[in-house]
Amino acid sequence: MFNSSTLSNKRILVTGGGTGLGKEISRGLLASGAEVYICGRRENVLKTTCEELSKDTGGKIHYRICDIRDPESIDDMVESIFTEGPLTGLINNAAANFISPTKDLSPRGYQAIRSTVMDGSFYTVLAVGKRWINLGIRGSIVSNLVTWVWTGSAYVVPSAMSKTAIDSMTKSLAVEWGPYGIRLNAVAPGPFPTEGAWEKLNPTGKSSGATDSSSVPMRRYGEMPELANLMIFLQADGCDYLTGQTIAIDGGHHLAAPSTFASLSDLSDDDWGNIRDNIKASAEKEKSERSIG
Ligand SMILES: CCCCCCC/C=C/C(=O)SCCNC(=O)CCNC(=O)[C@H](O)C(C)(C)COP(=O)(O)OP(=O)(O)OC[C@H]1O[C@@H](n2cnc3c(N)ncnc32)[C@H](O)[C@@H]1OP(=O)(O)O
Ligand SMILES: NC(=O)C1=CN([C@@H]2O[C@H](COP(=O)(O)OP(=O)(O)OC[C@H]3O[C@@H](n4cnc5c(N)ncnc54)[C@H](OP(=O)(O)O)[C@@H]3O)[C@@H](O)[C@H]2O)C=CC1
Repeated sequence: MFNSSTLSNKRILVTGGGTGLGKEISRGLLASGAEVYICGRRENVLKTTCEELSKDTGGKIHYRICDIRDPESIDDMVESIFTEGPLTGLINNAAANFISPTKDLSPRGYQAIRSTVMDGSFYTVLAVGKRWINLGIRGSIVSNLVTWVWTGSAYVVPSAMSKTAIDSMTKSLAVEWGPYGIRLNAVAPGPFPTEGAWEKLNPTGKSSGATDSSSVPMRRYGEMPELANLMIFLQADGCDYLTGQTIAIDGGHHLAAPSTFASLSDLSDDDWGNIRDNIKASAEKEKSERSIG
């Protein structure tokens, strides 16, 4: 769809670019000629991804260790990137999530999701946006949301709430920062299986509710290049008049329902106990690899 110079002269930060969708979006940006920065909390994961993507695409990719729940960590990261040259784009992709009955969430459980998805995305937008405004530079911000911004979803309430807040930020700042030439858009993917998301949202491997492809009208999961193509388009100069939009890329899933976790209402407390143990094991494995946070 795009050629190797569609994004030449673009320098784009992809938060959470070491794994999953962020990694595949970065692959697409690199193949289209952009220079890419990725960030996350696990240095080994980031380093391995940089090596793999640089070998596969021949593009320029760098990493930064950063906990996006910490505004200082973000500001240090963005300052160090701008010292090497200003960014032209930001993809807000890092997130945290797990399925749980809302009645069982502790304040810390809620905060773990909100502080990453809502606060982390906002702090990153602010750190990049204020530098663009000060330098008089145009830029494109794209946030990776989910179709729950329109439908909500049972059993992932902190995620649905936080993504919806970023949807609102997208519309609001598109207006406030439009005069500076800064565009804000978002994408709302349906199910694109990744290890990180499926261990937290499909921990029994039974693919019910939102992770079930049989209820998608296109009868399949999304494929990574499809999402990467949309991100490349939104970062390209050719769509300079497109701002304040959240674009679904879900094979029609949310229009057909159920693209939510409503069907999990039949699970017993024992089922939820097993689910929580599986999610905890996944989170502990990732935590033991962290260099920060
Ligand atoms: C229609 C489309 C279908 C698919 C849609 C997909 C949409 C969105 C998907 C995603 O966003 S997937 C992203 C998945 N990746 C990640 O989550 C990576 C980052 N994850 C993490 O950092 C951890 O998993 C974390 C638990 C979210 C946070 O870790 P942190 O180290 O900060 O916290 P902990 O100290 O481990 O725990 C904090 C707090 O949270 C409680 N908790 C943890 N797991 C559960 C659980 N399964 N159920 C209930 N509560 C949980 C934990 O007990 C702690 O609270 P306290 O006990 O201390 O009160
Ligand atoms: N997979 C899917 O079907 C869908 C995914 N999405 C969205 O796509 C995005 C990527 O999800 P996916 O690739 O599936 O999941 P992953 O778990 O693979 O990606 C999450 C990334 O975020 C990073 N991250 C998490 N917390 C922090 C933090 N505090 N500071 C810095 N980085 C952090 C993680 O790195 P580390 O742990 O090293 O910090 C990881 O690289 C998310 O926004 C998700 O909501 C939306 C709809 C569907």
